[in-house]
Amino acid sequence: MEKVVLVTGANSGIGLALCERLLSLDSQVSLCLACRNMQRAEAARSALLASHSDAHINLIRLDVGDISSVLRAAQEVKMRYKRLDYIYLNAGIMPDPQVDIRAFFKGLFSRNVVKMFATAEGLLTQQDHMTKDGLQEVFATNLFGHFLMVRELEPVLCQPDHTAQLIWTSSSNARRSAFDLDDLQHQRGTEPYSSSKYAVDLLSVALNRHHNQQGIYSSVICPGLVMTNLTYGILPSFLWTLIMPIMLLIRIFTNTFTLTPYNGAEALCWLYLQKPESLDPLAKYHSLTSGLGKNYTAPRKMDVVEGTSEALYDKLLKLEIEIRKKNKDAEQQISDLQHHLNEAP
Ligand SMILES: NC(=O)C1=CN([C@@H]2O[C@H](COP(=O)(O)OP(=O)(O)OC[C@H]3O[C@@H](n4cnc5c(N)ncnc54)[C@H](OP(=O)(O)O)[C@@H]3O)[C@@H](O)[C@H]2O)C=CC1
Ligand SMILES: CC(C)CCC[C@@H](C)[C@H]1CC[C@H]2C3=C(CC[C@]12C)[C@@]1(C)CCC(=O)[C@@H](C)[C@@H]1CC3
Repeated sequence: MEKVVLVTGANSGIGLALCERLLSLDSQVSLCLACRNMQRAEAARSALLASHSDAHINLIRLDVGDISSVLRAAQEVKMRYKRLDYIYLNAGIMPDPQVDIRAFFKGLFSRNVVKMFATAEGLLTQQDHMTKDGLQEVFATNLFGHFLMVRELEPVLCQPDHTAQLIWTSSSNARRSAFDLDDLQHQRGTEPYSSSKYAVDLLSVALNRHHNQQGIYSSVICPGLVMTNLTYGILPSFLWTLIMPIMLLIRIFTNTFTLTPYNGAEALCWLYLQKPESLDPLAKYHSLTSGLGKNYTAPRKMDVVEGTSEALYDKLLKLEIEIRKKNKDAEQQISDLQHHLNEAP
């Protein structure tokens, strides 16, 4: 039977590599690329069709950081598809990243050097912004917009005698200490990326608790360190080229330097082939590449507390009500204004 797969952030990096790999893996797959920029989405579709000319590929406009765009996109998906089998919640941002060079050199000569390269713990800060919906952009993009999309798409995910998988691209940079339930959106801190990815891990646990009975299963993966637009935003290209020999050397000691989007998509593809009931809801599935270049997937227990995941879920539901109301009021105001302008002589 044809599997319908929606991928957010499908026009580049890990998302695009995933689409390419899914088409090679399953000739029956029907892809829906959900992207904010339709020109880039068209380019991605053309690239995919160049290698898989018979592929079923639809495009949908989705800016996951914009509430009205999420609601519109979800409506369109529900009109186009009766059923969704997989949603890859992959789109993500790390705006204006700064590397703490002192911490890097300190870490380089410490016992934690391998961990530092795998998780970037204590190395990275970002500059966040507020969206037009009044949300912090990293939270809105990496977490909340995706959460709202899932909530909206529940009717096409829950089908009788059928399971659906939600697969989140999280990160090993997700850290409990960067996350605060009283500051969900990380307005007060300098590590919104780490906080948002930790929230993704917590949310996935809660989604399983609340939706497994309806046949919806959620998992998280970490793609490892992959060279994509996101990582090229951290250091200038020439510096990456300069440190690449060192990175290839480090690859001997850590299997988390997957480096290519193809390798980074390993765990995403592996999950596609698994029975969701057999997966561990408390594990993060890591794409790993050995020193000899062999790709594989391995689960690692997440540092999550079930009570915190439940509390986050409750807070997200409350925020959803608030945001939907705000959005409705704003739409009403626009329609009133339009009406008023049409009435004016
Ligand atoms: N690269 C790495 O080392 C790691 C990446 N990750 C995660 O992997 C995921 C994919 O990132 P990666 O492939 O590396 O980076 P890319 O920047 O190549 O891909 C990110 C994708 O997300 C899309 N996107 C960003 N913001 C939005 C938005 N508001 N609405 C819709 N789409 C959006 C981008 O679209 P556009 O082209 O329009 O910007 C792009 O297609 C992210 O969630 C990232 O956090 C996790 C761990 C490591
Ligand atoms: C000479 C230098 C200043 C070298 C700096 C190296 C760092 C830029 C990298 C070391 C570990 C890397 C890393 C990431 C980004 C780049 C580093 C900090 C990530 C945070 C990228 C996104 C993720 O989600 C993580 C899994 C990555 C972890 C390792």
